[in-house]
This record gives sequence, C-alpha cells and structure tokens, in this order.
Amino acid sequence: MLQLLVPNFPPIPGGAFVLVTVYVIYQRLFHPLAKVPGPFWASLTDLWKFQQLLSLQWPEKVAKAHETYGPIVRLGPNDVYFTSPDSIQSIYKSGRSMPKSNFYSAFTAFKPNIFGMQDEDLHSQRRRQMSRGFSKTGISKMEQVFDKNIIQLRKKLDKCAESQTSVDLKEVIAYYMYDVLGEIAFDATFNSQTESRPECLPPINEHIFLSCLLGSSSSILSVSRKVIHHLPIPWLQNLLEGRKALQITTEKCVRVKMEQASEEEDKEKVNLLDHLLAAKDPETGARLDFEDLASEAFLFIVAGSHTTSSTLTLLFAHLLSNPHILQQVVEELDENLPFSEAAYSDVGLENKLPILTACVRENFRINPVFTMPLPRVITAPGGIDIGGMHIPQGTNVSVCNYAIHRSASIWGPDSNRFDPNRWLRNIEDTESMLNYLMPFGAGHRACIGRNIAMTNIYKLSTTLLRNYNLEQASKEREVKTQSVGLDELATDLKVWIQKRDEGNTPVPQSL
Ligand code: HEM
Repeated sequence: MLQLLVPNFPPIPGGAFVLVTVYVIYQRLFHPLAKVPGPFWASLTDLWKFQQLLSLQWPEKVAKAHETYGPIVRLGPNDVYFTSPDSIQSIYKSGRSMPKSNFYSAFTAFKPNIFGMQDEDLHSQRRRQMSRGFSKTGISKMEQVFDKNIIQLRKKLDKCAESQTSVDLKEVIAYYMYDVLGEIAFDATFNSQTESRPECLPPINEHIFLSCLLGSSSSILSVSRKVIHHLPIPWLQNLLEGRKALQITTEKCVRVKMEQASEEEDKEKVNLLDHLLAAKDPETGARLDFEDLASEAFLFIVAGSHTTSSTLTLLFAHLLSNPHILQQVVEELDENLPFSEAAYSDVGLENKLPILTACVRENFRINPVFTMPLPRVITAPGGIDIGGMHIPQGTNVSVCNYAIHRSASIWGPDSNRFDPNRWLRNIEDTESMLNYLMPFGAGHRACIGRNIAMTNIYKLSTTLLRNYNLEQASKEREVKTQSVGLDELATDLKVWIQKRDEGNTPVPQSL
C-alpha cells in the first residue's frame, strides 16, 4: 500500500537530494552565521575559497566580496572576514582567547613550527627561545652578511650598466634575499647570486599554495593530507614535490649546522638556528630535537626570503611606475646620504628619510605580500561582538590585510591608488592610519622577523637608488600581482641601469 503512495525515486539520488536541501536550508536560514552576508556558494561549501585561491587572485576576491557585501562577510560555512575598524584589535590583539585555527595545520612539514602552532604555551616558549636572534642586537650581528651580499648584487648591476644590458630586478633581489636568509638562518651558502639561475630558488610558492589550498577546507584536513598523495593531478603532485624538495634542503642544512654546533659550543651566536640549538626547556632542561629544529629552519626560509624580496620588488615597481615620486625619493637620498657607500646602514633612516618611509608604508598598504587568510577561532563560550555583530564560539574569524588596506571607509575614495603623500599630511592622520596597517600581522602572533625585513628593505632601496639610475625597460606602468597566499609581481621587472656620478640626479624620461 505504501509503495502505491510513495513515488518510485531511485533511492540514493533521492536521499541525497533531501539531504542537500536540508543542508542548504540549514546553512542559509538556521545556521548561527546565516545572517552574515556573503556569496551564496561560500555559505554552503569551503570549495568557494578553494576556487578563489586557484584563481591566484585571492586577496582581490576577498576585497571585492567586502565591496559587495560590507565590512562583515561570510566566506565559508564557518568563516567570517572583517574590515571593520575594531576587527584587528578584537581578532588579533585579544591574546590567547583567539588561538590560530586549524588552517595553520596545513603548513606543517615536519612538526608544527612557531608559525603554525595552535598550542599557545608552546608558542610563547618557542618565541622566547628565538627572540634574541631576532632582536636589534641579534640583527646588528648580521649586518656584515647583508653588506657582503649587497656588494655582490652591486657587482652584477655594475656589469649590466657597463654592458648596457637590462636586468630583471625581481630575479636579482630574489637571489639576494635567498642567499641572505641561508646565511642568517643557519650559515648555509646557497650561492644563488653567483649561479643566477631561477632553479636555484627554493620552491616556496609551491609549499605556500599547497598549504593554503589544503587549509581552505581545514575540517577535512587530516583526510585530504593523505588522499592528495594518490591523486593523479600533475600540478598537485608538483606542489607536493616542491614541499618535499624544501624539506630535503632544510634537513641537510640543519644536520650540517648540528654537527658544527657540537664542535663550537662556545662560539658567538650569530645565526637564528644557533639560538635554538642552545635553547633548553625551562623545566626539564631538554634541548630541541632534530624535527623541532628542522621545522623552524624550514619556516625561516619560507617566511623570510620570498616575503622580503617580493616586498622590495613591488616597492621598486611602484617607484618606477611613478617617476615623479621616484625623483622625490632620490632627491631626499642625495640630501641625506653620502655618495657611493658600498651599503648604507639602516640605523635612523626611517626618521631621516620621510619620503622613502612614506613609500615603504604605501607599498605595504597597497601590496601587503602576506595576504593568505590568518584565521583565529573564537573560544569565548558566549561568542564575541566584532564590528557590531555577535559572532558565536567556534567561528573562524579573519582580517585579510589586503582587503582592510583597500577599504575606502578607512583610507578614502582613492584607496586603490599608490599615493605615498597620504602618509605625509599630518602626524595625527599617520598615527591613526598605522593602526590599520598590518602587513606583518598583529598582536602576539605578529611577524617576529619584521626587523630583519625592514633592515633589508631600507638597506637595499637606499643603496640602489643612491648609486644607480634605474629606468623601467618595459612601458607597462600598472603594477599587477598574483597570489598563492603570498603575493608577488605578476611579471618580471626589467630595468636599464646607469651608474650615478656624485650629484647626477636621474631625470626620468616621462617627466
Ligand atoms: C616583508 C617581509 C615579511 C612579511 C610581510 C611577513 C609577514 C608575516 C605575517 C603577516 C606573519 C603573521 C602571520 C599570522 O598571523 O599567522 C608573520 C609571521 C612570522 N614571520 Fe614574517 N614576514 C616577513 C619577513 C619575515 C622574516 C625576514 C622572517 C625570518 C627570517 C619571518 C619570520 C616569521 C615567523 C617566524 C613568523 C611566526 C611568528 C609567530 O607566530 O610567533 N618573517 N610574518
């Protein structure tokens, strides 16, 4: 009798249809985040994020979603993104009550390192163990490594100037920064400046892209990490091979360093790994094991080299695309720095060079390179209010730095324009704008390598702009980027180089 009343649907698709309908109705109408606006598909599935990452335009897509839906946007079934003015404080500066989400587990290559750790106690212990290496005193001991590598870079530029051949600044800066990182991280000599072959550069993009893709569906991470090895998809296998290659390089460097360290117990600690090799657990006195050391060494390369070289390349790209601003920077350098030093010290440069400083900040604002999601989990049992909306416990919440840096309600209607002058108007505006500038993240998990990055940015930009005339070889003026979670200039940055004589200020052709 029942069979006569119930239509004869094939059992599995029919059941699936009902389940999907119930799921959609729940996510759209009854889920605690149902009222948060956002793209339809994003409220149903993490695949929306996956797809945006695949487009290599993730930060632009997040900014666009904010433009369409407002300062609070649901970009995953359990993910909410913010550009409201209070969001940086609420999400990143609330300490341990907002730990990192499971997204970060996707970055684990050996053990979780300081970047990926979700255990807050372990994180603060590791950060203490590392902090001396990253301090101002620690960095001053690295100065000779920076200078030696700048001199090597200058030799390459001198040759190009003499032979009147163009040079790709993006490439030479990447070689410079990789060599610097190898030395300051664990005394390794990568020789990429000497070899000058793109294959010498580490496959950082592969590792970051793989991690961001896997992390975008963090609830199924333990399964996807295993399954991915068996998927016959060449580009995915390529990403896995990239991560493996990075692991092998790091393992080799750490083993060499460990052997040396056992012979040089009392030697002055200059590189970052030295400090970790000497670190002891405050309670047990135990040293870090090989995997701990390799995890952190892996991170130094991944987090330090490409981020800094991309930032520098983008800074040069913006200056070369805006010749009138470049000229102001060069005039400021001419007034403040003696001619022809091999490499300038960065001490005091930020105050001495307000125009360059404004350009550095504006470059960080318009093109922060660390644009991957930086999600935190709300652990407060009753949830918290952010941007005037109540967000329940267990939700992943993020600020995409690219999106908040482009928010017209914070930066004004010209928020998409590279305009360093916005930093030079008055001190009150500058102080308030700095609260919304977060290229290095914010709060207790913010970048520990910030001073290393800033030292290199100031040293290299002043040294090159004081001693060379640079002119973009291509007529392309628009600075286009692509993102695998870390952003970089989408094209090369070919320039013509001319060595400057004292007092020979460049006159850009387009002026
Ligand atoms: C322009 C260059 C750089 C940028 C834009 C940058 C950006 C960032 C950001 C946004 C974070 C925080 C991520 C989060 O909240 O999850 C971070 C963390 C970190 N960065 Fe950097 N970084 C740069 C250079 C460096 C350098 C040179 C090093 C080291 C050699 C470094 C090492 C680290 C480490 C170890 C962390 C984890 C800190 C922690 O969780 O306590 N970074 N970086």
